[in-house]
Amino acid sequence: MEYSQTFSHLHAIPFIPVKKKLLLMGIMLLLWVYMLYSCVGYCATVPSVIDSYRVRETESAGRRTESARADLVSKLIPKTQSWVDLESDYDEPSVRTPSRDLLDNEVDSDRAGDWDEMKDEQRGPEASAMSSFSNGSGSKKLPQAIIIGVKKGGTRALLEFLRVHPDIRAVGAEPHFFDRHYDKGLDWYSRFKRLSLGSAQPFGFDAEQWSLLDGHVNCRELMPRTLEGQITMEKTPSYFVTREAPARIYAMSRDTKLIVVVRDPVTRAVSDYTQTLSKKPDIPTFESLTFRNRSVGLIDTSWSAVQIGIYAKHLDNWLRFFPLRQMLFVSGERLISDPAGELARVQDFLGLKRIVTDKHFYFNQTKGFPCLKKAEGSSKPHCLGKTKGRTHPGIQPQVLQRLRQFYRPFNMKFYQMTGHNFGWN
Ligand SMILES: Nc1ncnc2c1ncn2[C@@H]1O[C@H](COP(=O)(O)OS(=O)(=O)O)[C@@H](OP(=O)(O)O)[C@H]1O
Repeated sequence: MEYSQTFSHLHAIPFIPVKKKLLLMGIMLLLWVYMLYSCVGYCATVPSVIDSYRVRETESAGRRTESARADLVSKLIPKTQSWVDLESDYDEPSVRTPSRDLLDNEVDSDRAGDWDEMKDEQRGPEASAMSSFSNGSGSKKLPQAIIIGVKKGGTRALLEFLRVHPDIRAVGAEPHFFDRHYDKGLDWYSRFKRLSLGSAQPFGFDAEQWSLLDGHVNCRELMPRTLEGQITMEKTPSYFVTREAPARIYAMSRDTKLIVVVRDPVTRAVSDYTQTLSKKPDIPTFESLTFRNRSVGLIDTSWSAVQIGIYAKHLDNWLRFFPLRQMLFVSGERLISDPAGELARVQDFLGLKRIVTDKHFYFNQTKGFPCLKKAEGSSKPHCLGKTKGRTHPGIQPQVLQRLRQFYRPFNMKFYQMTGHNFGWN
């Protein structure tokens, strides 16, 4: 009986119709080409002993420098006005304390939204003017400039616009190195990144099979190759609110240029909430999350959507390591109303020729935002994906008004610290 079952099983194979066999072979061939393409040269996941030693040394030296500098800085920097003084109902949350998030990954930027741009990035290296350089020539460098924040400020738009510049090479995905992956070391940061394959499961794989492939197949370089004079960049908006990030970036290079896209903190909070709502429609209302005690108007500063907008407080943390001249604050509002103007400031700050100008933009009526006439590596117009520029839910005006009142002293402080009035009040 057993024998006949096995026998019939063995004989089942030759009876698969020829067409099906060819299809199967075709799929396998495609899969192999895909695996080869993804892995060639990039999947040496074990860095050399020398490399890891060097990285460990750099890190520990960095930590020594960091703590020494942090000590010195805390002695030298005059004590800033206490944050508690600014708003009586502000129960100061420690930056150490994780803020209250509605989703585990709420501090994430909009990954789904960024995916559209990341797909475009894959288009980039082959098709762009930089293509000849990315096929082996040039060298991988750690970023000299980073867009460190803020979440929902307009960071994706800025990076996409900057990537049009021939002297900028930017990684499309958010590496989250200085907040989540720091223990993997600088070598990982500069060389490797496992990209999530997303939810699509081609070739009829089920979720488990697909997740097994993830990481084995889709290794690819994180930092792009750059030529002399080109600037490597990345953006991870959560760095701005990560307590450890300034010291870590300082340890990598004290010369790193830092860019922060800021936006009216009230609109930013609503945008942040809108993003969460799109993923979890069952969350409480914005109004109920805003208050710790609504009857006395006490704002819940432990809610990350509120906390992120206290820019002056986060900036204070960065100024312990970086001088203000090394930071550029981009207005999220002006990035929409005058993208070329903001891009001019950014290019100047990065020491680049002003190549991205108003000629590169057009206002897309349907999208309601400026878009690129030609994206990097493409001749087609390009707007950001559908998760950028979402319609916000209506919020009770008195709640928005209370939030404005809450943020006012922090905004004033922020204007004073940056020497720039963003006009949010
Ligand atoms: N040109 C253009 N096109 C589309 N959207 C634009 C653009 N410029 C700025 N913005 C604003 O960017 C907001 C999203 O910010 P981020 O890219 O920083 O979000 S994220 O933190 O990476 O998820 C996004 O916020 P929402 O409008 O709330 O969706 C936009 O207002």
